[in-house]
Amino acid sequence: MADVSHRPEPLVEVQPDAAALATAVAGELLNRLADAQAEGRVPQVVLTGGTIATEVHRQVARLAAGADVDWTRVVLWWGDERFVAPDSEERNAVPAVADLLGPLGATQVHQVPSTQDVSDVAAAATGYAESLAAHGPDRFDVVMLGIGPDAHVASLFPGHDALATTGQATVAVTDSPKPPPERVSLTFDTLNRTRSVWVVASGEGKAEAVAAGLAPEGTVTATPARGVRGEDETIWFLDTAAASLT
Ligand SMILES: O=C1O[C@H](COP(=O)(O)O)[C@@H](O)[C@H](O)[C@H]1O
Repeated sequence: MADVSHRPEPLVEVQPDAAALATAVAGELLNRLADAQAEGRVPQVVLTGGTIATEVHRQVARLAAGADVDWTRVVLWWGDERFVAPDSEERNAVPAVADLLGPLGATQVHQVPSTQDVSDVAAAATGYAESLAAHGPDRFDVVMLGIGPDAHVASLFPGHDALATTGQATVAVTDSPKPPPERVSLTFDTLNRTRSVWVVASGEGKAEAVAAGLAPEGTVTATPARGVRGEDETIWFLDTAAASLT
């Protein structure tokens, strides 16, 4: 199980509402990408799915014109993906490509294999691990994560066997408690290979999960979000409603 307690404690930034939250996270991401490129690096970022992530992606696309980011020199990954058809609305990549990556002309986008590419979810997980081995970094610049009301991150759910997966980059999930049941997730080992972890949460429905994630005591088994921290920083970007129980 991931023990990241030795890494820097999470910082918390609270915005008044979901719109302000999405704009703040988008602006910060653009700054980080521009700074990394100015240092001569090709930043590698892990994107997430979910409601607030979709809004963040829209805001990145809106603000991108004013930012000095070359999107052909940004490498993008997903923290998790649902094993469904490539054009399914359930797929995390579908809105991200439509709202963000297509309009911006990102070319280095590594998607998890879909049901059209491989025969089963285990093969999708293996394929994504191979892509990471071939094109992934020693450590990511930013791993962005949504959080579920049960405090899951990526597709690592409370009490699930996948939490304990070590020694491999990805894990196939066949019985996700949240539909669809078949998913591919990065493991804690991979999610924690990063300078920065950003957990983004909006709304009252996330308040208990956020409080459990940030509480002084707790377990990764019950609260998977406790198992991810960046080497340099972990920031929980919240709106007032999500932060209401902290
Ligand atoms: O299933 C998933 O859920 C989380 C959170 O989604 P939300 O809609 O409640 O914000 C998401 O971060 C993850 O990538 C996704 O596969």
